[in-house]
Amino acid sequence: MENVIELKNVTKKFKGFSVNNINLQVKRGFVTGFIGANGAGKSTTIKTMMNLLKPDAGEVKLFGLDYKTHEKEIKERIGFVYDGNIFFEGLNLKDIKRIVAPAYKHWDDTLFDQYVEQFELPLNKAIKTFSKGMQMKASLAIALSHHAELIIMDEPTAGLDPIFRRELLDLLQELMVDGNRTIFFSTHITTDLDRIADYIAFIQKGKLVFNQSIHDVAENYALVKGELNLLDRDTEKAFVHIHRASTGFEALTDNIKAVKNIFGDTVIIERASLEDIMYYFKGGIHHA
Ligand SMILES: Nc1ncnc2c1ncn2[C@@H]1O[C@H](COP(=O)(O)OP(=O)(O)OP(=O)(O)O)[C@@H](O)[C@H]1O
Repeated sequence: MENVIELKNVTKKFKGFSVNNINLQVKRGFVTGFIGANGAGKSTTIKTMMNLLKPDAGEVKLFGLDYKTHEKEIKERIGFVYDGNIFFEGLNLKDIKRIVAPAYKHWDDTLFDQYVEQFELPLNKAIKTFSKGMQMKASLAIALSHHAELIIMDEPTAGLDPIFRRELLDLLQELMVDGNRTIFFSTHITTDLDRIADYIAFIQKGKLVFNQSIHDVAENYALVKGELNLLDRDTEKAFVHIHRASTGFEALTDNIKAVKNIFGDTVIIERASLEDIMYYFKGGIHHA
């Protein structure tokens, strides 16, 4: 399977924070959701994918190509959407189209007009008068209008009302039908991912915790509930992190088989949501 995005040992250091040794492969034809707490390094990682930040170490390849030699070709094949206005604020969408369209070989005016209408965007109003959601829609309309093979989005659903969010997810699903397109996007709204993601990449404190199919995540992680007296130094090893309360414990495991072997039916095992997984990992990794 071809990797559309490939990060190899990518490191980017800021004062007080670094994205560390990221190895991430994104396969063609799938939707990958990129999750992680505030400040985990999602935007930083995405910026290295877009060549907006140069890594201090490691290698970034898009479509198997290097930015050093193929920047224009790579950018041509990507639709990039992010939170924040990339366009000169005084311009309206008509002006922006005039500027942006010639930069793309596969720019499609009809498609652009169609999205502008679908997203109910005014063509003649300055972008600075747009609401946050409208700016996101404008950014999306442009990103989708040049037949990009890869769509990279940094929190595209942030600032969108629930109805448009749903419509956007439907639209993204439609875009995936041809099987050749790839979507990689970060989000805090993990329930969006249940609807459309095939893979989940999870970053914490600048380190990639996993990049797994949503099916594997469900198979590998579970919430376990039981009485406190079941816990000891050995049995605790089956868990990523444990929360104790006077009424019992609740813990996340990444080894369901071990939990079944150790505890049998003395514990309750439940499906862990992505939120559960993020929450427990934040508590620190118990058996690391
Ligand atoms: N240009 C920069 N200079 C210094 N520090 C930076 C710079 N860009 C990002 N950081 C720091 O890197 C850390 C990670 O930021 P990043 O925006 O990648 O996180 P994120 O996962 O996208 O967070 P959020 O979900 O809040 O958007 C933060 O602590 C941030 O302050």
